[in-house]
Amino acid sequence: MQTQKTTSSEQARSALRERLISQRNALNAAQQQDAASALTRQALALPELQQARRIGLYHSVGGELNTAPLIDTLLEQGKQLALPVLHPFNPGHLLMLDYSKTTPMRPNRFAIPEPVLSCQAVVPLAQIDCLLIPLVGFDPHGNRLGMGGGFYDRTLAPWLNGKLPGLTVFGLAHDCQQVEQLPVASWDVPINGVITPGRIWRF
Ligand SMILES: Nc1nc2c(c(=O)[nH]1)N(C=O)[C@@H](CNc1ccc(C(=O)N[C@@H](CCC(=O)O)C(=O)O)cc1)CN2
Ligand SMILES: Nc1ncnc2c1ncn2[C@@H]1O[C@H](COP(=O)(O)OP(=O)(O)OP(=O)(O)O)[C@@H](O)[C@H]1O
Repeated sequence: MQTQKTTSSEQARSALRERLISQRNALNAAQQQDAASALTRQALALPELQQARRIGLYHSVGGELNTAPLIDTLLEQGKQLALPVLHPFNPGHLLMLDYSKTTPMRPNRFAIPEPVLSCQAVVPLAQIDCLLIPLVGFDPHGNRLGMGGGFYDRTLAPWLNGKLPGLTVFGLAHDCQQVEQLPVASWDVPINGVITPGRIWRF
């Protein structure tokens, strides 16, 4: 339902979100598999990822690029990984938790698998060298459109304010998720780059 506060920019963002989600949902299984292999190759060639000791990633769902092959390969390389959970006390924020092949997982309220909460497993963002985040759309200026929950925008607000100087943030996306220009909101966090199956974008 639209409220009086809904602006034309928000309407444009939600229309675009809908179109881009349908576009990636239309990819067939073979296209998805090729995309995931190509994305893994591109990501492993990224110097920021090669040099990272600890990497933040996410469990993909639906038409999102499948992150499982990349997660498996990085674990085989001995990288320390962390995955997000919906923050238990800080609504709208994400908390990063240590992840290994034996970490128990459970679906969150969006049906996205996340590590079962454990205080010892919490990894502060300041300990993450490279964070790879999901997106629904991106443009060549480094703007990102997400699922609309504002989770990454809120979680990365300290990074935007210069409080996490050691962190590099890349989005992961299908090539078809690139648009000419996204409508930008004041809280949007511009990212360092986007890795697609076809190429690496740097902004
Ligand atoms: N794989 C993955 N994990 C992620 C994200 C993501 O985009 N991808 N998120 C990125 O921030 C956060 C979750 N954000 C989300 C925001 C909105 C909806 C959503 O609206 N989903 C359903 C409605 C479900 C409901 O409201 O119960 C929908 O699409 O209609 C889902 C996830 C954290 N984890
Ligand atoms: N730093 C922030 N502080 C408070 N509210 C925020 C912040 N960032 C985003 N929001 C709120 O979150 C809502 C969703 O934002 P937006 O549409 O940009 O999400 P998104 O980037 O698509 O989603 P996500 O980051 O979860 O993938 C907005 O209505 C906005 O008011």
